[in-house]
Amino acid sequence: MLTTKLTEMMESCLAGKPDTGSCVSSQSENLQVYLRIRPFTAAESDNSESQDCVSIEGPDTVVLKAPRSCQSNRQSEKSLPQTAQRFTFTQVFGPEASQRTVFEGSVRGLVQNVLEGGNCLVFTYGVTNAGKTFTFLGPDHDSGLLPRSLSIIFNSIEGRLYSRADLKPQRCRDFSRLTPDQQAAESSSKKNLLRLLKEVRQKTYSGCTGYEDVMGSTVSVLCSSLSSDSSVNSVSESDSFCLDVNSNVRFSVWVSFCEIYNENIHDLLEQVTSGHHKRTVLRLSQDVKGNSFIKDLRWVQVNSSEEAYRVMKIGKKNQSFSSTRLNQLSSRSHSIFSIKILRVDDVGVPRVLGISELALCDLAGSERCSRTHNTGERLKEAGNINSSLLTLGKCISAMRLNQHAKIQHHVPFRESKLTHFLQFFFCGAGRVSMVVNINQNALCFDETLNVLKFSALAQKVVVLNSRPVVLDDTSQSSAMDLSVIIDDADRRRNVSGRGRKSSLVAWETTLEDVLEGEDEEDEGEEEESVMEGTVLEAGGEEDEEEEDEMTMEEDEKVTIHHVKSVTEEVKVFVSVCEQSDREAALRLVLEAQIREEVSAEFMELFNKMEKDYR
Ligand SMILES: Nc1ncnc2c1ncn2[C@@H]1O[C@H](COP(=O)(O)OP(=O)(O)OP(=O)(O)O)[C@@H](O)[C@H]1O
Repeated sequence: MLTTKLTEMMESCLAGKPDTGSCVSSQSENLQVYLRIRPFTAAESDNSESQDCVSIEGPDTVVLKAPRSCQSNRQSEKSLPQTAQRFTFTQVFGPEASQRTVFEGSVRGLVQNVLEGGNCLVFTYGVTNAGKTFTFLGPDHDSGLLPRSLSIIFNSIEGRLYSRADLKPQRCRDFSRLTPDQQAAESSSKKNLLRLLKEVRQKTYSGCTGYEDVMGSTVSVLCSSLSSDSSVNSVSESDSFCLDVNSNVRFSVWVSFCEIYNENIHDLLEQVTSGHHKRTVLRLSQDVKGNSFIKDLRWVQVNSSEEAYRVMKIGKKNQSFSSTRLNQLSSRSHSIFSIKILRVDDVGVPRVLGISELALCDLAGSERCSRTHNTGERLKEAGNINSSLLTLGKCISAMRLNQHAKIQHHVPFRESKLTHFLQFFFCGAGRVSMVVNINQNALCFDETLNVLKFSALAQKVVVLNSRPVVLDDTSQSSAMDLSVIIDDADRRRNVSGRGRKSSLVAWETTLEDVLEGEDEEDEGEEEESVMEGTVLEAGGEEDEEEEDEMTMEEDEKVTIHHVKSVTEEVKVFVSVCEQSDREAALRLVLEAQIREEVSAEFMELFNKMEKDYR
């Protein structure tokens, strides 16, 4: 049984093929793509040049018509006779659709999936000023997807909240048990964080000096949003899911909030002391199972939707916004709000049965510099935004190609922080949905056409929909017991002079921030929790015990074969890439070596554990 579990763990680790985006499996489903059309603003309605170029043809279809000015240009070019193009989506929400309708049609199902143990990613996509942040967050009086998700989560777990802070999520699908001292520290740091919102509101009342954009002009809209009672959002509905769980099961909810700004990841909940402007740059890491996570990102336990909403507001205050020609309050970064739910069996010593995650990303909008007239810092931001969105497009396109190609093409997930982060979800972490926002104004025709073309392609991408990790609560061999064995083995190897570095794949060694030598890994602390996490997931496969008929030898053959086939694939892949992308090929070879090293380590553990268990 143990052997099978470890084989599965190892195979799963190795199955994360290097950057080929091979995500198709029998448990796969198409990426869900929703379209939301933003209504004209009052100013746009007053503008005589505003003309509608999008019409809805059904619940899932829109037609984009080229405006007259564009048509004449195109006809003279004789290159694009098509003046109307049809696009199909999972669902289309017209300009009159309410926030509630959009939520119910798109994200509600995902929230249910997360409460049942699955992992989901939702991200917004569109050009600047198309309504992404409105959809994602919404104003206080008309909440968007994020506040609604929080509300329904807490409604659903009412009376089942695990409010003790002794179990904290760690890394990707891992957790740690906090000592009383750590719990006290956790609680006081949360108090300090929540106090920040009050301070900002006070500053806001006394002249709105709490937040200034990079250019120095006060962002008044944000101030006015913060000046309202930010602890309350407009979701007053009692919408909830009926959860089919054992009466002992409790839910512990943790949130984090970060942004990718100019290709750097920053924690939006980091408290930067006044006068000290440099924010910490965080890095993406990956554990032995191939799960990526943002190292040192702060996770805060929240006990109500109001509390979570306040944390979200604090993060929003720290996010990079600026006023541009097209949007008075334009997001200059991609923001990621994550909700982790620990399912805890609260009898005796509480046990974590499973960890699920809902990641909500509000992407910055692509923009044409000819329309925004951005210069200086804004132009640099736009360059980074456009380039990461372009990489997203390249990834989607390559993934789509790989679904039919015999030779897998390189998917450049690691060309940008955004796609690097999304890679985990695209390649098997769970369900993925994209909410595309467009502006129906004909002035945006070209940009809208690009967005729709991209969305049509994205919709054809198949993502692996992995099974939720359900840790069987009748498990006989506790995760902690196994963890101790593995940690011991690991420690012994360390003592014998062999480092543990190879168990943690530091993906960002291939990225530029590491080359700049910014922060060093704390490997000793990290390794232990990687191992805990690994075992925790293995514990969930108890029900497959009866199928375990393989001997250790057979298991080893399988894994060795797997290692070889991965290496073979990399070789083929390298030869394909050599002409076009030598740098990427070298990265892959390095990655394959790391994978082999990891598998050798696991093999050693196999042998050791088998002996221990005899
Ligand atoms: N469905 C809607 N109903 C009413 N107003 C909307 C809607 N969608 C967007 N708006 C308004 O349109 C403007 C632009 O929206 P928003 O800031 O959400 O765009 P964005 O796509 O996030 O832009 P950026 O990428 O520059 O951050 C805002 O004033 C917002 O209030």
